[in-house]
Amino acid sequence: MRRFVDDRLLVATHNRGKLEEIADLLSDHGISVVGAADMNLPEPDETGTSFVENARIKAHAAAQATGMPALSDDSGIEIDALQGAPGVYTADWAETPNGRDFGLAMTRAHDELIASGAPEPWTAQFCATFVLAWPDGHDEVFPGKVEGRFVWPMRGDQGHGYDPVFQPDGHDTTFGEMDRWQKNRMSHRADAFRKLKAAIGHG
Ligand SMILES: O=c1nc[nH]c2c1ncn2[C@H]1C[C@H](O)[C@@H](COP(=O)(O)OP(=O)(O)OP(=O)(O)O)O1
Ligand SMILES: [Mg+2]
Repeated sequence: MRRFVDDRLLVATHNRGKLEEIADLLSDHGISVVGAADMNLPEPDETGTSFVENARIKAHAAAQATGMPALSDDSGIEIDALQGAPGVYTADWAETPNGRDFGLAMTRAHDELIASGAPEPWTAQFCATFVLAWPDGHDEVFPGKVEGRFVWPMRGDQGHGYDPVFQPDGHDTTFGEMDRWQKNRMSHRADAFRKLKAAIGHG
C-alpha cells in the first residue's frame, strides 16, 4: 500500500469509532490516518439512497477539498424482519435535537421488531461500503458485510453505535462485548478492508 503520500491517508469520516477501527486496520500496513474532523472539513449532506452513493459523496468531497486521496465508509445495520431498515438511515435513527442517541435508536429498532410480531432470531447484517476517491475524480468501491442477529437487551459497553445489539454468527457475544481487535477481525469494515487490500496491494 505505497500509493499514499507520506504513508498517511485521509479518512473522510467524522465518526471517532469508525476512524479508530480504520486506523487499527491500516496500522498493520504502516499507514497512519488523519480524520476529516481533524482537518476541519465540513460534513457533506448524505443525500444518497444507498451506502455506495453516500460513501461516494463523502470521499469525493474530501478528496476535492484537500487534493489528497480520501477513504470514506458508509455503513449501517440491516434487520431482515424490518425489510432491511434502518439500513442507509442507521445514523438518522439516532438523531435528536441534542445530538445522536444510539440507545434511542436501538430501542426504536427493538420496538419495531416487537410490533412486527416477527419471531426470534432476528437475523441482521452490518454493511460497510468503503470508497477510495482520488483527486483526479476517479474512485474505487469496496463493499463489506457481516451476518448475525439483532439481540435484546443491549449487552456490552465497548465499541460504538449499535454494537451492543449485534451478535455476529458463530459467537455468543455482541460487538459491544468484544474488544476492538476481536471485532476488527470479523466486522463489516474488516471485510471491506480485505477487498481494499487485495485491490491496492500489500506492503
Ligand atoms: O461498527 C459499527 N458498530 C456499531 N454501529 C455502527 C457500526 N458501523 C456503522 N454503525 C452505525 C452507526 C453509524 O452512525 C451508522 C453509520 O452512518 P454513517 O453515515 O455511515 O456514519 P456516521 O454518520 O456515523 O459518520 P460519517 O458519515 O462521518 O462517516 O451506522
Ligand atoms: Mg454519516
